Amino acid sequence: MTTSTRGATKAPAVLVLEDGRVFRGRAYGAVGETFGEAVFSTGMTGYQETLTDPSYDRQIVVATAPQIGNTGWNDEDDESSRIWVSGYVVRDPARIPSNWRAKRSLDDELVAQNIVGISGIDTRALTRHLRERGSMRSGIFSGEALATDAELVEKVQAQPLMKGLSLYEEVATKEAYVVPAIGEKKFTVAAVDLGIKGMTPHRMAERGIEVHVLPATATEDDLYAVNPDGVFFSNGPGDPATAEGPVALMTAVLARRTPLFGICFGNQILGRALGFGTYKLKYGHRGINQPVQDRTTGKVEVTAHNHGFAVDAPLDKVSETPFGRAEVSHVCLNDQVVEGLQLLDQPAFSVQYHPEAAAGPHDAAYLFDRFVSLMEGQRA
Ligand SMILES: NC(=O)CC[C@H](N)C(=O)O
Repeated sequence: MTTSTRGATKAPAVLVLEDGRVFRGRAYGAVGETFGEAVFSTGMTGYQETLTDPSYDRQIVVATAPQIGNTGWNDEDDESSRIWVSGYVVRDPARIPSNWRAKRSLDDELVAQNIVGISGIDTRALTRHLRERGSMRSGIFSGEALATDAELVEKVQAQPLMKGLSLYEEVATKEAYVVPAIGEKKFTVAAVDLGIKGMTPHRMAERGIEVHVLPATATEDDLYAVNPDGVFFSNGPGDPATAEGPVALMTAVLARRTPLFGICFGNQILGRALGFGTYKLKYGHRGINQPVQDRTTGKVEVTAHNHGFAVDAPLDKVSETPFGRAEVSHVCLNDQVVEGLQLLDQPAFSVQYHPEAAAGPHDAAYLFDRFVSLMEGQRA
């Protein structure tokens, strides 16, 4: 395994925010320029899963954990075929990674995938700034991309806002593929890929589900051609308010009363299919330590999150929707944001967070069992 260049020897770099705030550090990963929405993630572990999560497309991720890269990069933990974050911001990168699974350093992997990053900045001050002012457009510049602060701020301000961006088609698979059930096959699920993480079909496969992952542009006929016991809508990047195609497809699935499960973007799509709105959170939820209450059992679980938008549904009452009664099943205890929806008159539910927990605590794994129960119920 090669060790990375020591951070201190790398080129000067700057992180520039759209409101004019500038942080100076050193290049980390590739040298050059990149743009994205600056967001912070509070996960102490799991940077490999974070960086390869397609839901982070067009975002510059700030790690609040001060030391990043200690366990290097391995060949097993990727959540997709590549790194999707547009940039990475760390305080103190590992100089010599050490882990029995590591094949190379994080720095080397960022270089290999041409991901521009920055290290050596005060990530605590940056996170407090984003918490107070909200997530915002940003850019990282090093090498020949460096210019005056005013010029760089202007470049950042010329970038598109995350609100209104449609990104799921950019990250989703173009070809359908099958993830076989592990052990005896019990169910078939059609999974609509809006930016799916690899661990999600794996969690289903562990429960005897054969998962047919279909492109985001799949039609109702494509879904039902696999003769599914259930339909799944995945996580994904961008603004759910733009996702007309997936909302129409989910509406068709609801009309057929097929057991349905959605995660994250999939939860927002269910919200919209039921007639609720979605809105942008000030700075979102990203990390693996978010407390969520399952209101159907009263239990609190510690969960993995990555969302910047949320569903606007009433917490205190059952809503009448075109598909019968619906209620908010899960809520975040930090800020009372809607974290799950369930229908009361047909087998459909979703959560805003990540029961596949890659990386993250496993408290929410029961949700995959709930999906299995819905499919069993439909067969009985
Ligand atoms: N992980 C996800 O699916 C994220 C959903 C959506 N892009 C959001 O930011 O809220």
